[in-house]
Amino acid sequence: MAKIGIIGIGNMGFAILKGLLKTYEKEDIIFTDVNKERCTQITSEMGVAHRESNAQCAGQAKYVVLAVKPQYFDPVLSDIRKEVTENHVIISIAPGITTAQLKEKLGEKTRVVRAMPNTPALLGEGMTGVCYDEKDFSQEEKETIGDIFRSLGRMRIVEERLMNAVVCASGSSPAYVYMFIEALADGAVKYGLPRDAAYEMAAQTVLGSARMVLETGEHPGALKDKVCSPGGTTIEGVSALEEFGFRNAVIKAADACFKKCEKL
Ligand SMILES: NC(=O)C1=CN([C@@H]2O[C@H](COP(=O)(O)OP(=O)(O)OC[C@H]3O[C@@H](n4cnc5c(N)ncnc54)[C@H](OP(=O)(O)O)[C@@H]3O)[C@@H](O)[C@H]2O)C=CC1
Ligand SMILES: O=C(O)[C@@H]1CCC=N1
Repeated sequence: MAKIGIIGIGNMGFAILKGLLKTYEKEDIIFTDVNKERCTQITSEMGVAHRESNAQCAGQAKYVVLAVKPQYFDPVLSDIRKEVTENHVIISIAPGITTAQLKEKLGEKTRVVRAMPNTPALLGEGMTGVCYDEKDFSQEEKETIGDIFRSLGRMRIVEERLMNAVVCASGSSPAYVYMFIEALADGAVKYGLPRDAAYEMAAQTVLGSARMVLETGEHPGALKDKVCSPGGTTIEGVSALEEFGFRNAVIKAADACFKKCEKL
């Protein structure tokens, strides 16, 4: 019996697999996917065994991560329903699908964890928001749930009502950060910097700035002020960003993302 089974080994399922391998042994993990060619390829490259069906994967692991798109949840839940026992911990990473909906489909006694990770989990640099009903789990299980998500990067327990906000903050937002890096690089390429140097400089700047926020504990506004020399270059750029509604554009992205979570 493996410890963790992953159903769906696409973008997020694969990132979780890679992240888990930073902490867990290959033998602790199994996975499955409709695409059997992909399963065989991943097994031969990573040495992690796969199973031929969703039912087998769920039947042979205690912690089962559901990593398929929300529209494929119904068939996957009916595939695994017969295998799921009261000992299982079912982990859903789908936006918008509630614990109550999952329990309704899998049986009221099913123990469910909802999580919203992000793709930097691939490097162990992910951020995951997690919610579950404390009273359903033993201390050991709560520790394992923590270990699973900390092996992907940082994790925070949140109330279920905040899970859609987590999608806005960290689940979807790597896409916006990549767009920002691309735009920063384009701006520098416009003034002659070679493309590879521009990506390196933009990406390292985002990485370093993020670490400044996390590790100094200073307010992002205070850190911004330290870059803006009076009468200098940066405040000119800040002023242009404000003119074009930069911060409001990011907040509007959260509005759109939140609205979509509610519709799923
Ligand atoms: N991508 C991200 O950044 C994040 C995604 N999520 C959530 O993770 C989940 C997966 O997303 P993502 O990895 O991007 O999606 P992908 O489409 O990349 O991966 C899903 C995988 O599941 C496979 N699949 C489809 N149907 C079944 C089935 N019935 N049984 C087994 N496997 C199946 C797909 O195969 P095929 O391609 O052939 O259909 C695919 O390989 C979604 O709920 C998403 O919202 C959460 C946080 C971040
Ligand atoms: O775009 C999506 O629906 C998924 C959920 C969070 C990130 N990707």
